[in-house]
Amino acid sequence: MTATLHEFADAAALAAGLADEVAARLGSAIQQRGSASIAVSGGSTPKRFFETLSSRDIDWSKVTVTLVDERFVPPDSDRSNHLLVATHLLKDKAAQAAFIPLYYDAPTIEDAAVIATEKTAGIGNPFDVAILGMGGDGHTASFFPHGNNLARALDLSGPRGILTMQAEGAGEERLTFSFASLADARFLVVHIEGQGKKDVLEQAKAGSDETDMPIRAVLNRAASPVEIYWAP
Ligand SMILES: O=C(O)[C@H](O)[C@@H](O)[C@H](O)[C@H](O)COP(=O)(O)O
Repeated sequence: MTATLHEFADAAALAAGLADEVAARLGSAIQQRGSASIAVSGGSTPKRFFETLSSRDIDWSKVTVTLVDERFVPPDSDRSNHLLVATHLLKDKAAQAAFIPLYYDAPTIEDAAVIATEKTAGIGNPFDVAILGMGGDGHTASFFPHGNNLARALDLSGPRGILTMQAEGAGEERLTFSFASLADARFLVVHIEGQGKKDVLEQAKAGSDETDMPIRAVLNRAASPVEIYWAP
């Protein structure tokens, strides 16, 4: 698929540029279909974008927010993506949005994945917006290099929904939407900052082994055009 690079002068311009486009996409989804859905990533990069987006003037009461992936930790953990989104996005005007978590206090992470799949089944068919991050190891969502469930997670013929993932680079166990759930988002974004991440992306483009660099699945096989939002 095609990947388009949108380059910004600095982190503030990147956050504003991406927030403008995402707000426009959500607004037009509401206009056309009466509601909008967005799946966002955790990590350090999205904070400024979340803060900027939270004050954008759209009908947030018609927007459902969920996570591309989550750590198997409760929402009061400082490792929780739910906490990150609650703190930086679900406030100001965006406090009106609905939020569907991926973490559930279930006996096993597999049980939590089943619950998360049920809870999110009504949205994201396809998502109006999916914002992916990328790690320095070429992971995206919780598609980690050599992850125990990577082949299933990247199988585009597999079902929509949430899978579990364990990997050396992941820290705690993870819950992640499958690639099939994200690859056809109407607006599919890879949101990255810094020359180091741009170099990782170039490295990913130069090869084809998805087990080593799962971001390659997004670059090469996503059904939707991939929009790369980047600033140095
Ligand atoms: O951390 C998470 O929740 C996501 O699983 C992960 O895919 C993230 O988007 C990248 O690791 C980038 O993280 P940084 O923005 O911190 O570099």
